[in-house]
Amino acid sequence: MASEIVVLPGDGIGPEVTRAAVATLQAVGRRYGHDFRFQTHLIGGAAIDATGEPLPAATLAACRQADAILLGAVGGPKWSDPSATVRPEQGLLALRQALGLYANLRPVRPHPVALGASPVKPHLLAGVDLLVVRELTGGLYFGEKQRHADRASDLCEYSVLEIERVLRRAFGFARARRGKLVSVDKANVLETSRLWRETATRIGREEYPDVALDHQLVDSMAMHLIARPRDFDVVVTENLFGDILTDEASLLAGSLGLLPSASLGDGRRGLYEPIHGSAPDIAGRGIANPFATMLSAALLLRHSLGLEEEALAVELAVAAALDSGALTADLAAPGQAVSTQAAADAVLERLEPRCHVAELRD
Ligand SMILES: NC(=O)c1ccc[n+]([C@@H]2O[C@H](COP(=O)([O-])OP(=O)(O)OC[C@H]3O[C@@H](n4cnc5c(N)ncnc54)[C@H](O)[C@@H]3O)[C@@H](O)[C@H]2O)c1
Ligand SMILES: CC(C)[C@H](C(=O)O)[C@@H](O)C(=O)O
Ligand SMILES: [Mg+2]
Repeated sequence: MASEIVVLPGDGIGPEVTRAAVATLQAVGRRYGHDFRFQTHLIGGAAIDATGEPLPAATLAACRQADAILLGAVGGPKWSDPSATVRPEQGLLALRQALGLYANLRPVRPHPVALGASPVKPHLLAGVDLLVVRELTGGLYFGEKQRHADRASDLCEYSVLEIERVLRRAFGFARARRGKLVSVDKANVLETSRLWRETATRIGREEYPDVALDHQLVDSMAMHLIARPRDFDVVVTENLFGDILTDEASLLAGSLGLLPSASLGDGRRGLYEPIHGSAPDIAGRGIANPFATMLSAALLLRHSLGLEEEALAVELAVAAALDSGALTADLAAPGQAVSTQAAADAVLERLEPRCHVAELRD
């Protein structure tokens, strides 16, 4: 049976890295005999330019019908004027919310290349393998917003139900991994965090007594993540804290260009995107690292299509490409960098010999 995949390239480096990820899925389809069908739609700044809206109705309708969605990135200086009433990022937030994608998985498993590229000391990085589960459809991002001439506010609100469902996902992953969960909050200050902590404690005690649960305040967590990253297995936290901690965690991997994500709800349909943004500073130059998006395609194969062997094949091919020294400018030594296309080709060749991005374009 065919799998319908909606592709949302978006803005900045989005189209460059998405092209590599689509090529990855096409190579997997050919190697393993799967019928993957792709439909490309507008989102973000590109959608605002074309239709006036960051998430056109046609895009949302296509996403609702799809088995999975692959996204590049949205946003950029062109649409970032503080007085703008419509923003590219609203399209992404609306999509996550409309599809009920409340659990955002952000795995961090540094490849040996990180030992050279990361500012973190190599002996701290060996054996790091953590999964951040970020709540994605609540908190400050989605609370009521008010703007007056001399003040502004964003409401941070969480219901017990919203906390419970993402915590159950995180506990489930912890149980299947090394049995350790750290719940990150700011319970010394925020009421939402006190509710979060109480709920985590109750669910842990009643439903997951076999998982070792710890609580950590977000400010000290920002330090522990870098100082002792090996100690963490699964980390669960609210929307904004998860956003910030995972960009920080990219330092463990050596580059923001290496971290993928999967956004999941209760069904199988998911949204897959790198954790990085549209990188306006390097967009259009063919130098972006495509691996975070190619690894997001691996998560798509695993979580939405149930193709574990194929997902692993992509992950191994990316690791082998890194081993071979196919490093873009964010990872390479000066003068040694390869282009986005060459890095992507180094993966594709390992998935399907003699296969290149340029050949897969159509
Ligand atoms: N999911 C998304 O669509 C998403 C995520 C984050 C930021 N954004 C948007 O992106 C725009 C730019 O944001 P920003 O500059 O703060 O963050 P960013 O993630 O776009 O870039 C931060 C830094 O990392 C580098 N970088 C990012 N991805 C890279 C890659 N694949 N290869 C090599 N280098 C890479 C960039 O060049 C830049 O120096 C903003 O409009 C923001 O809202 C979108
Ligand atoms: C673009 C922005 C809305 C988004 C977020 O904050 O969720 C991004 O930073 C991310 O990490 O996916
Ligand atoms: Mg972010």
